[in-house]
Amino acid sequence: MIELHNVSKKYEQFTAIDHVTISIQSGEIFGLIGPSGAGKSTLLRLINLLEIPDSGTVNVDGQILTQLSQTALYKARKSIGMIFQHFNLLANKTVYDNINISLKLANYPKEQRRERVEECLRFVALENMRDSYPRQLSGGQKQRVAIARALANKPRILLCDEPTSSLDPTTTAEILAVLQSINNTLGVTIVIVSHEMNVIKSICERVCVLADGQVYETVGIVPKGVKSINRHPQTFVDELQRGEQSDA
Ligand SMILES: Nc1ncnc2c1ncn2[C@@H]1O[C@H](COP(=O)(O)OP(=O)(O)OP(=O)(O)O)[C@@H](O)[C@H]1O
Repeated sequence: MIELHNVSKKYEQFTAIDHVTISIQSGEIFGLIGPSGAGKSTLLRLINLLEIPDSGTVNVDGQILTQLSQTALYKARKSIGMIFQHFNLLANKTVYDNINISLKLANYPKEQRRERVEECLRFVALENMRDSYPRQLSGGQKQRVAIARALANKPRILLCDEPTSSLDPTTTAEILAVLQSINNTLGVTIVIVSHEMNVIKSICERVCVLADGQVYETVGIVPKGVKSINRHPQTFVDELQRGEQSDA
C-alpha cells in the first residue's frame, strides 16, 4: 500500500504539489492524469523520493520513507521500479548489460544474475536481442528493455512516467499489455502517469485527476482493456479510407 499524507513540494516560490493525500492499494493499477503542469510527474517521483517533499509523509508498505536514513531508503527503493517516457537506457551497454547493471547495483547474488536477466528478457519477449545496443532497437523494444530492467530486482511497485507517450498506437497497446501482465501475473502495483485518456481508460482501476498540484477528484473506473494489435498494412489503408468516408 502506498500512502501519501499531506505532501507538499515547492520549487523555489512555485508550489508544484500542494497538500496532497492519496492512498493506493496493493495490486491496483492506479492512474494519474491532469493538464500539463498539474504536478503528475512530481507526484509520481515523490512516491520513491526521487523528489523529497517539503512536508508530509510517504508511506510504502508500512515503511515511512520520509523518515528513513539514506542507506535504508536505498534498500527500500529496490522494491519500487520505475520506467520513463524516454526509456533512460545506457547507450553504450547491450540489452543484457542494461538489465544486469541494476542487479549489480542492488548487490543481487552474482551467481544468480545471468538466470535473472534471462528470466526478465523472456518476460518481455526480447531473448533474441540480448546482445543488441539501444540504438538498434525500436521505441517499443527500448521500453520493454526498460521494463525488464525495472523488474529485475522483483519490485512490488512499478512507477510509470508517461511510458507510452513516445510510441505509436500499436506499440502503445503492446506496452500496455506488458504492464497489465506484470500486474496480473506478478501482482505488482502499478502507478501510471499519462496525459493520454485512452491509456488511462484501458488499464486503470482508479484514477486521480490532478489540477494545480492538488487532487481534483479520484475516480473509480472499469478498465476497457487493451485493444488487440493488428500490424497488417491493410489496417492503415482501411483506417485512412474510413476517415475519408466519414469526413465527406
Ligand atoms: N525541477 C524543477 N524545478 C523547477 N520547477 C519544476 C521542476 N520540476 C517540475 N517543476 C514545475 O512543477 C510543475 C509540475 O511539473 P510536473 O512535471 O510534475 O507536471 P506534469 O503534470 O507532469 O506536466 P506534463 O504533463 O507537462 O509533464 C510545472 O510547472 C513544472 O514546471
